[in-house]
Amino acid sequence: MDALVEQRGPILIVTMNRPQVRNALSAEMMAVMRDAWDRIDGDPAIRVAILTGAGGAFCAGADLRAMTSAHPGDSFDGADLSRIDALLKGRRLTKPLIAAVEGPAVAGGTEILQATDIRVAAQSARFGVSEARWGLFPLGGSAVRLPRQLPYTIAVELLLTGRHITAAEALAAGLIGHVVPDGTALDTALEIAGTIAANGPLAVQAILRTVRETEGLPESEAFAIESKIGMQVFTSDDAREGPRAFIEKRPPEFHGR
Ligand SMILES: C[C@H](/C=C/C(=O)SCCNC(=O)CCNC(=O)[C@H](O)C(C)(C)COP(=O)(O)OP(=O)(O)OC[C@H]1O[C@@H](n2cnc3c(N)ncnc32)[C@H](O)[C@@H]1OP(=O)(O)O)[C@H]1CC[C@H]2[C@@H]3CCC4=CC(=O)CC[C@]4(C)[C@H]3CC[C@]12C
Repeated sequence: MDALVEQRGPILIVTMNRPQVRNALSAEMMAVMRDAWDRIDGDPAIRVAILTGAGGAFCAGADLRAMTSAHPGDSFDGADLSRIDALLKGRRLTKPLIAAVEGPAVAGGTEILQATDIRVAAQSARFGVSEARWGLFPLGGSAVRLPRQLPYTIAVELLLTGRHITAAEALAAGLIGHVVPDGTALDTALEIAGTIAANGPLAVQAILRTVRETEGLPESEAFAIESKIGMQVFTSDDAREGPRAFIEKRPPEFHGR
């Protein structure tokens, strides 16, 4: 399979699996990813997701070899590419998504990275939005999202030059949050996922929903949304279980209600 899906308790791991081409995207891979996103959003037992790649790579973007025989541009007639589920463009998960990056995460690889919430990269990882190098356009959303996630001049330089940057440069720019020794990105992502999965699922999902739904809004509009979402969490059984567990000096048992 061009992508693998593995559940470890409350954590779902999605692995892009075409290592022979640095996990360049295929139609099959994107279909498995799209189904995995639906599974994550639909299953209350899944509290956190991780996206990673096989064979010491994250993702090399669109398959340039496939593009030479079947160019996406030939099938754009009437297509609406404002939403591409597989790349989480125009769609965000309701649960936290952690990226565990080893090796290259370039072009479509850096594009889908921008749809993740927490990002762990091995020290040899590389990033970049290479599409312009090949006369293509970063249709995975980077021309919109990257300037919202990075300082303007850094985002635009990466978009226009297509140059690759190291994990250290990506950390300094704020594209990723962690740089770890090669081969340990998934282990670190699993540790972070375990911490989040032990927290109140309603609180975690409400915080994520608030961050997404209030982005770019004036404070007064944003707080109107935030307060409604937040108050729902406070009326839950979990919101009573947490303080009780603290006083009784035991780990909380959250049931998402
Ligand atoms: C717009 C969206 C994204 C577009 C793109 O991503 S364009 C692709 C840009 N990719 C690159 O520039 C990376 C190229 N690769 C490299 O730079 C290097 O390989 C590396 C840095 C990744 C690794 O270097 P390395 O030295 O370790 O390894 P190498 O020796 O170079 O490579 C090893 C081996 O792998 C092969 N390889 C590497 N990368 C690729 C690649 N990208 N493609 C193919 N093969 C690759 C290399 O040749 C070597 O092989 P070997 O045989 O050993 O020589 C688009 C993303 C998805 C699109 C949507 C898809 C679905 C749709 C379908 C439609 O019909 C409508 C449109 C659409 C929605 C479509 C829209 C556009 C996208 C969103």
